[in-house]
Amino acid sequence: MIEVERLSKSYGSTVAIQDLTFQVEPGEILGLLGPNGAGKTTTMRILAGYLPASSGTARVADYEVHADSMAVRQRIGYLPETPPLYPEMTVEGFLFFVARIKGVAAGDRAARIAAALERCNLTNQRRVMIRKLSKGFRQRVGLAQAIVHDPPVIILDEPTAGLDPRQIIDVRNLIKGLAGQHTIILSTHILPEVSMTCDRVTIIDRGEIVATDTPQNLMARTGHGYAVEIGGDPQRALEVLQSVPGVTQVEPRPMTAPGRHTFQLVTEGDDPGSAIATRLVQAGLDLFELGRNQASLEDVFINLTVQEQPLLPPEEPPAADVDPVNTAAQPESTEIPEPIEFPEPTELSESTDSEDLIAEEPTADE
Ligand SMILES: Nc1ncnc2c1ncn2[C@@H]1O[C@H](COP(=O)(O)OP(=O)(O)OP(=O)(O)O)[C@@H](O)[C@H]1O
Repeated sequence: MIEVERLSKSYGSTVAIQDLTFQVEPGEILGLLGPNGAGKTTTMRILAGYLPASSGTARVADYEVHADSMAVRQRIGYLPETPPLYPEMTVEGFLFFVARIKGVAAGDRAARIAAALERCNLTNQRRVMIRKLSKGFRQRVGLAQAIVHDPPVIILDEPTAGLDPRQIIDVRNLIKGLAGQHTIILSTHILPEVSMTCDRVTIIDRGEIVATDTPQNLMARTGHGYAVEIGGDPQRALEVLQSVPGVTQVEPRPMTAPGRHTFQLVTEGDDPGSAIATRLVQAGLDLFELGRNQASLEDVFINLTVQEQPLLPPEEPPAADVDPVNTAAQPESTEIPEPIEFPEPTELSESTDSEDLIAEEPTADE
């Protein structure tokens, strides 16, 4: 459903992504995981058709994102990190507006909006003005606008950023509920996010892919082992453990209780857990505990990504035309203008009190 091949993008002399190649299968949720500045947003904006790549290709639903950008935009729902919302509209009014500009047929709009409201648990808030909603609810409105035209592909940039733990759970559940009927790619730098939400993870660091796999396989790949507690002769236990194929290291640990000896084992290849238990028992040793120590996704991430840059500024200042932090001063000459979908998106503000300014009420117009 999404095919990315040797995709690269540079901003002036800053290489944001380099030679990215990955695929997302229909109905799958792929997590793009990476530290700040890894190139996640750049990748997503290219996929969403809002930014041209410097080289390489990206196809969404069989359309090339740059050459067929209108066809691609009709087939994707894009939630940028800051959703473009109109605070003075009601939730429902805003969704009618979005449905209309996304080309949902007039006769289908009411049903599509009702479905999006339902899906995002917003039905009770449909007549509330967006500016009165909490951040979590606004994020749901952002998701609702991304799915209102029922796109096969959904692209979500840091969908849980800035939410409180309760809201994070709600949004995660919502995303999981969308999988299957939609193909989803989401970016995050939050590790639990990918293990809880995604089928597969692509880890990007400094613009390059360092690993792609299921969260489980990634954890298994980064080395694993066992902790074992044994009663009996510790020297004999050590010899038996060292003889098990796949056990590469055995480290005695302090005794946990009189007569009980613990060992930490490092293993490789096929899981030797069952062989460890069998050999110990066959040797007449008492096996009190055998537990797997698996690397956490955090270990994987730290192993795979390059360590943070030193906090001191570089001796050479960056070239005048490229600011390494995203600022308006940065060169954007090759960037496609922001979509016409949301003319003059307004930052959400809590201060306005013009409650009567409901920009659009849902109508069965056109
Ligand atoms: N418009 C721009 N002009 C110049 N450099 C940019 C621009 N946008 C991004 N960059 C640079 O490209 C690199 C990748 O940035 P990008 O925003 O894609 O990363 P990210 O993984 O989304 O980071 P974050 O998690 O902080 O949002 C960074 O070095 C960033 O400073």
